Amino acid sequence: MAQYRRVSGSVGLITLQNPPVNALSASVRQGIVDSVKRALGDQKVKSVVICGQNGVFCGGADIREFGRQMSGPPLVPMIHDIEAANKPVVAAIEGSALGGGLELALGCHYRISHSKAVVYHCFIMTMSDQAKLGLPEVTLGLLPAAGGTQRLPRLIGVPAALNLITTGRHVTAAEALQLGILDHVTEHNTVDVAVKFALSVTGESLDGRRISSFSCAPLSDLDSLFEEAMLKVRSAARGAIAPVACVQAVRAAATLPYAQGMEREKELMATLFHSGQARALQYFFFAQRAVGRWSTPSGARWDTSQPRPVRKAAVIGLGTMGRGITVALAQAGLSVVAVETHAKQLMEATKAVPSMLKRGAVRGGTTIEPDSITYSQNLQAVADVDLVIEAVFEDMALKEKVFQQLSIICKPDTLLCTNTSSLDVDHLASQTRHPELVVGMHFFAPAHVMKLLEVVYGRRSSPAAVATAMQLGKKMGKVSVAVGNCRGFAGNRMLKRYLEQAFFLLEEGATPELVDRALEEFGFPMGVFRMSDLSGLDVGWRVRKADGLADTSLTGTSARVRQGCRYSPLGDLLCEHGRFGQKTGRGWYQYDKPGGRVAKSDPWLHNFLDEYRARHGLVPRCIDQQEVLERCLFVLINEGFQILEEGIAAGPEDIDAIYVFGYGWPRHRGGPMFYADMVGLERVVERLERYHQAHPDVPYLQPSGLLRRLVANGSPPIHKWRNVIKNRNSQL
Ligand SMILES: CC/C=C\CC(=O)SCCNC(=O)CCNC(=O)[C@H](O)C(C)(C)COP(=O)(O)OP(=O)(O)OC[C@H]1O[C@@H](n2cnc3c(N)ncnc32)[C@H](O)[C@@H]1OP(=O)(O)O
Repeated sequence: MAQYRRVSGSVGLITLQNPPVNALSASVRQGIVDSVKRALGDQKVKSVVICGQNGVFCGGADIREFGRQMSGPPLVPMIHDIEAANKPVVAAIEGSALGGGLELALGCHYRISHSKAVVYHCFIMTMSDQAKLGLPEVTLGLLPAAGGTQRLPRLIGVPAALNLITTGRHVTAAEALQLGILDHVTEHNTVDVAVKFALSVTGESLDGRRISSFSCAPLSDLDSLFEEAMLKVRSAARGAIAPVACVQAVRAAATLPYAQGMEREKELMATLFHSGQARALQYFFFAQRAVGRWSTPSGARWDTSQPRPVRKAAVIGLGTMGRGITVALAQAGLSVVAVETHAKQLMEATKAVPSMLKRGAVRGGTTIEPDSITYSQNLQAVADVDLVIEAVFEDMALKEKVFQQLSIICKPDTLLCTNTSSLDVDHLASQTRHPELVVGMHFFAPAHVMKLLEVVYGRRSSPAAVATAMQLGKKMGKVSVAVGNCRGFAGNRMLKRYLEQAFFLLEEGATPELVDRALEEFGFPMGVFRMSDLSGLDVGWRVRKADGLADTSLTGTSARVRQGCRYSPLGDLLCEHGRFGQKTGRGWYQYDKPGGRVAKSDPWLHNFLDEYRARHGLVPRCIDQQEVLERCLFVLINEGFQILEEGIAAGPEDIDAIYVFGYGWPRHRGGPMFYADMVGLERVVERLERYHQAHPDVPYLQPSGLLRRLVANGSPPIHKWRNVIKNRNSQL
């Protein structure tokens, strides 16, 4: 709803009231319509201010209303009536003005916002306490269809509007002022300043204040500007349709009168509004927030577990991961002790880390003080830290030793975290005096850039330990997802199945190019083979060797079988040929030099595959893209259901967040579990069963028990899966 009152004698003050972000729900829209009517009809009122309760102007349309039958007054005529008012209307923007919230402000005649000067946060200078403005609809699979695509280009010009609308990025009040979105910023109380301002413009002509009457600033080569914009969004969008529609809508603003532009905006929105992509992106908006409300099977929860304060942290091992983690901790404002026992590696890190910090500061528009990091070759340097993240080589014996030493050196209440990507967190905990203070913090490379953090709780991890790791992740700007301890945790465990299928497809007749094309057209930034070349084939090989799997001396049928299941030694054989991927200039593809980035098809690899198939009596067959997608994705999804069944992840949102933020799953497809829901669970079961019949030596193709139960329960929508997971006999 909206509250209306008269202040300072002649200003009608309308306050949006819908906590926490004053989203424009039906009752808020009705409240605005009624309040505007009242203000315009009251002769004592000479001007109007619109603001939001609790320091937030408006977070936009109420996203929860999108999937439902819309009721209440629509936004477009509501904003039109505000713009057409004959009394000045001022938007007082505190907190956020996003989506429909900014569109509402663009309908007002003036916009004033809050911006506080520079703040020093530990050693990083930030502009804080500023309002954030933006049109993020594209991130929800939509476009700003309450006049945003038509008013913003008229106000700030086509190039700047295209940038904001196609990326959905939020800008600070300072940038918004520079762009011309705001008329004024203040360090004082925004509403008070807006009321004073409203009094000062009482009676002034509003002719030059209605944005819909503006023309877009003329540009010399409009066609090439839009062609370029279209090329850019198409290459970045990886199949997402909303960015393309956004460009088309802004083009309408640049080429058509306002009323026709609004018609075009409406038409384009109609194509997006009920699309699967919009559903996926809106689901994902809430999924990201759901992962913050974590819980563990032992009953620890986000709202009852108290995190410990962490001011000083240590990183052990300054290889690629350790350096990235050091940077991420320093960027979060922590004091960091970075330990590396190898002198050469330490020396390299003391040069690399400051330059990574510097690059990050340039990107983020902040300044840095690298003195917050101290380097040491001696583990004793961690004696007084609150938390340690071990990032040494992925070798259990080495990690055991490090944990034993840490347990002796550190304060008794220091949290000990491991950055292992798959090893047993419980086993590491058992090496310490306080196993309840041990958790996994699984970062993804590059650790200072990638958004995902898997927080792995062990059998004995205390609620406070999990809460502390989750909160630290958040402080580092990560999406922290709590998962249970098992081989590979959630992400890598699912990935293993996906990789296996990709190898099997090569054995059966596919090429890396075919598999990668199918996955890239689906929306992954890189197919599985291009990705393996980038991350290095030797990483998995080392793990397989440690597990006793990578034995290429085996011949006959046993060469392709391990522990009674089908196994492909292709990756192992490539490594034996010294083909580790980009780093060696050869992998599944060839590169112009070691470290080269451009993957080229490699005739050697195709010959190698032919010979391999001939040696094993495999007759290559024609494999299409659909089979590639079904085999690779459905087996990964099936493992996801198994993970849910075992309680390793608490809900499908956790798995989806892991895959979107850590593994490049296209966000406009919502994540693997949402994708399964979209495809239809029955179909997933049917295809898995069919592939399992064809490949009975691949047990993971058998639909998981939970997947079958969901189908038996009538394939409920994804938001009801937790009920079935909780209750094994659920009929919902
Ligand atoms: C005709 C179509 C016209 C217009 C289309 C639109 O306007 S689409 C909506 C565009 N707006 C957005 O995309 C903004 C979405 N919200 C945010 O980015 C952030 O929530 C915000 C406003 C920056 C605040 O961030 P903060 O970190 O402070 O809070 P949090 O994100 O955790 O949100 C708090 C709870 O509010 C819920 N919520 C936020 N925005 C909306 C919204 N627009 N509609 C409905 N609900 C919203 C959010 O889910 C959180 O709920 P919770 O139950 O606590 O998880």
